[in-house]
Amino acid sequence: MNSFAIIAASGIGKRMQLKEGQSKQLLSIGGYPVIHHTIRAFQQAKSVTAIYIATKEENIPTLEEMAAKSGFTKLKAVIEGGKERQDSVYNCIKAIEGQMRTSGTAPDTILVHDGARPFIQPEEIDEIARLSMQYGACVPANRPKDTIKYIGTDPEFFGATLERSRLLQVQTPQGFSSSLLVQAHEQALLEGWYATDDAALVERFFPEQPVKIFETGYHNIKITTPEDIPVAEAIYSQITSGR
Ligand SMILES: Nc1ccn([C@@H]2O[C@H](COP(=O)(O)OP(=O)(O)OP(=O)(O)O)[C@@H](O)[C@H]2O)c(=O)n1
Ligand SMILES: C[C@](O)(CO)[C@H](O)COP(=O)(O)O
Repeated sequence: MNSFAIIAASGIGKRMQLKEGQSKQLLSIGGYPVIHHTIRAFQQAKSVTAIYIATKEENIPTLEEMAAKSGFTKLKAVIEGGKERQDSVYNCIKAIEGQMRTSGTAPDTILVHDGARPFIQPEEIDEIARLSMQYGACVPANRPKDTIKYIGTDPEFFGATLERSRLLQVQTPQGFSSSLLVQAHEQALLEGWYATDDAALVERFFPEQPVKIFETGYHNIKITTPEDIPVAEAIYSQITSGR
């Protein structure tokens, strides 16, 4: 299998309440930067042949040095990200298209991942790549533990309660056949339409396309708020104790 990975790592980490000059991707978990864990998982995934990362301009040299030092040989380019996550992913898509034109070949699938999800495992990446090749699209998810309600028309009060047994919390990496992902992003750009994940673009512009569910455990967290750091340390200890 030949999958390319896009890692979106160009956010500002607003909800992490960072100090001036700090970057969420470079915070340390288990002695390594968050993004180091993330890249390592894709480096080790057998299905992945190339990795493209979008990050802030000032972090490009740091990530290039990290890749050289750590033997992340699959890293093909570190690109400047965009205003929104979707823009950062699109910048990587453009780089992949350039590579496709030069080489005359296309990857079977493209996997889009958040740099801030460091605990995805190489075998999970391979399984998502396999399922996205089989079905055209595959998204990892897990079951919410809390009951989820809409906010009401008066935003100070609740609206309806959603049926929890039909809900899933979606994560990344989200895998798509290359042409599907490229077309969905091109269409979104044309319409100026933004969503919080890539699968939502596919759902909107290719509603007939099934998106396969890949149920994961609860380790694939997105490091988002300060409370996630001690949780991430605990998950890291648990994962490494089993190695
Ligand atoms: N313009 C952006 C915004 C986000 N991301 C990336 O998308 C992933 C998911 O975003 P999130 O966890 O929300 O990160 P931030 O956008 O940095 O966080 P916040 O919303 O709190 O600012 C992260 O790996 C983030 O770096 C990106 O590449 N480009
Ligand atoms: C893509 C994502 O991680 C799926 O859960 C999520 O939507 C990213 O949202 P964010 O607001 O950019 O963190």
